[in-house]
Amino acid sequence: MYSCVMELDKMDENDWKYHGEGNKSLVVSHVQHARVLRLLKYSTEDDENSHKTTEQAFRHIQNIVDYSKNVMKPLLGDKFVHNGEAVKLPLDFVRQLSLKVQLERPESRCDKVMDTFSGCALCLPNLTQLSSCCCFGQHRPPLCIEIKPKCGFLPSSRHVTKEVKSKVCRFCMHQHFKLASGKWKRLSRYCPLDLFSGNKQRMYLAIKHLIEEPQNNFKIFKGGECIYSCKDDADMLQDLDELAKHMRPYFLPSGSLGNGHQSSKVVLNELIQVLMSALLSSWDCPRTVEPRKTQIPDGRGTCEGSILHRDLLRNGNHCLPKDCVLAKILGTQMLDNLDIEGVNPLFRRVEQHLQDFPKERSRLQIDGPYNESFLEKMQNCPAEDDGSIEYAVGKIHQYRVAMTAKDCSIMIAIAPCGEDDGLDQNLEIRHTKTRFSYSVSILDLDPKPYDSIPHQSKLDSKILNNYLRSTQPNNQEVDNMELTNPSLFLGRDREDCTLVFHPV
Ligand SMILES: O=P(O)(O)O[C@@H]1[C@@H](OP(=O)(O)O)[C@H](OP(=O)(O)O)[C@H](O)[C@H](OP(=O)(O)O)[C@H]1OP(=O)(O)O
Ligand SMILES: Nc1ncnc2c1ncn2[C@@H]1O[C@H](COP(=O)(O)OP(=O)(O)OP(=O)(O)O)[C@@H](O)[C@H]1O
Repeated sequence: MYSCVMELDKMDENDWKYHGEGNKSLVVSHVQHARVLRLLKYSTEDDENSHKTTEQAFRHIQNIVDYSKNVMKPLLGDKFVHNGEAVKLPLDFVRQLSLKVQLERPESRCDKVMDTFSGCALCLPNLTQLSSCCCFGQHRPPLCIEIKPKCGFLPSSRHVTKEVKSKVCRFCMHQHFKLASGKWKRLSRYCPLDLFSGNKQRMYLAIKHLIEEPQNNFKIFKGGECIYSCKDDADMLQDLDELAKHMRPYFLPSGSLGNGHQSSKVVLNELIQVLMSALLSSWDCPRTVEPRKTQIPDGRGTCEGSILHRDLLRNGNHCLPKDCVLAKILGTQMLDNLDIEGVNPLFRRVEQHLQDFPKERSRLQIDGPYNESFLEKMQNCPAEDDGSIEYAVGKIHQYRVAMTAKDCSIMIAIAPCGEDDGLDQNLEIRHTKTRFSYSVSILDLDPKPYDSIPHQSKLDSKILNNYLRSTQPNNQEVDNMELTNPSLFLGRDREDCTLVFHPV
């Protein structure tokens, strides 16, 4: 599908530019067409991957496509998921591309190198762009906001051994571990439970906290170029006035409030309101029908690590419109209902079984194929542990799918449009006087490897132990949070927010 658009035999590295990267892949975007190529990366010490043949690498990427298409799409919804296509590229092109992008790569990601041996890649639509039919008549480049929301609920599994895990969410605890290990220099005040709460005040503050300290959870693109993200130099605070300058023509086109700090607040407030509308919109429901709601069970939707005022947390109604992107992601994350502490013993059961019956690995689809039968195994897993291998494997499949949903990102592309643009009603946000067309997508839906479960278990203990140590009374780290993370555009600390909500 995409390959014909690209003419694979005429690939030229000058048609592509560096777009971004994560831990496992590097992405380049086409300078004219709304396409990206996602190339795999591997650690230079990782012998196994550097020696992958073209066929193995192609199979690996095809597995990602199959998993997105046959497993994640049915769970998250057709509208949000673009599975893309595995392609084989000329090796010369890939080598030239690798040299071209090297200078643009952030130092913190250079512990891995791009795969220049296999020539395989994943071709996807460029989700920072809106499809041309949605941009008709608008004169400004589209904006795209990327949010990596992480896990939005507290575990309630009876396997959880430490009480704190049912009070403080994994993201908030992990922040302390990341600070201690030097990954970040400041704690983020973002709490995923606030974003997923469906309560507009809590969601507003969650997004505000993402803007203040984006880490790897928040980016903004304008016309496909990343204009706002965490800098490699983590000492620097984000320049919110600079961000507001970019946003002003979209949200305050008349410029009535001038360019001061006050107007920056107004502009960023508008941006947050539009993002909330996109995150809460129910795509499958006709506008006239009151959408059904997704309710987070009591006690699983508020985190004691969140800095929000207790009253706000207590009174926040925990409801998400049923088919909105957040409800879809949260529902999939909640397939993990045993927690890693419940999954780890099942992993050992499966390992023992595979030692005794190695040929079972394929029947149980431990490493795929990710087809309908994989989805069925996951969905038809017995509700109670009957001691069977089917139960253990079904639970592990569910856990891995939930892990993917806990690590995915949401892309919200928006562009102002005129009254006469004749848009599909579902793709429109009316905010104050401006009308925006928008699209919402979910990316990074790769399968998480079966054999990463022991690692997950160790990491869970490390995060927990570090959190308990660092939050003991008189501990310096708690004080550091206050010093290193001033609130930048509302009040400080436990926030009492007075917001004006516009009807949307
Ligand atoms: O384990 P977590 O929660 O730290 O998530 C990892 C992410 O770290 P984060 O905490 O979001 O900064 C991590 O992101 P960064 O490299 O830190 O940007 C990856 O997304 C990693 O996934 P994978 O192993 O590359 O498939 C993620 O690992 P998985 O656990 O999802 O496999
Ligand atoms: N289809 C796309 N369109 C536009 N940008 C994209 C697309 N896919 C990825 N990107 C950009 O490239 C970045 C890296 O991609 P991705 O998150 O898939 O990498 P990863 O290595 O799998 O990440 P992780 O660290 O979470 O494992 C994303 O954060 C996003 O900004």
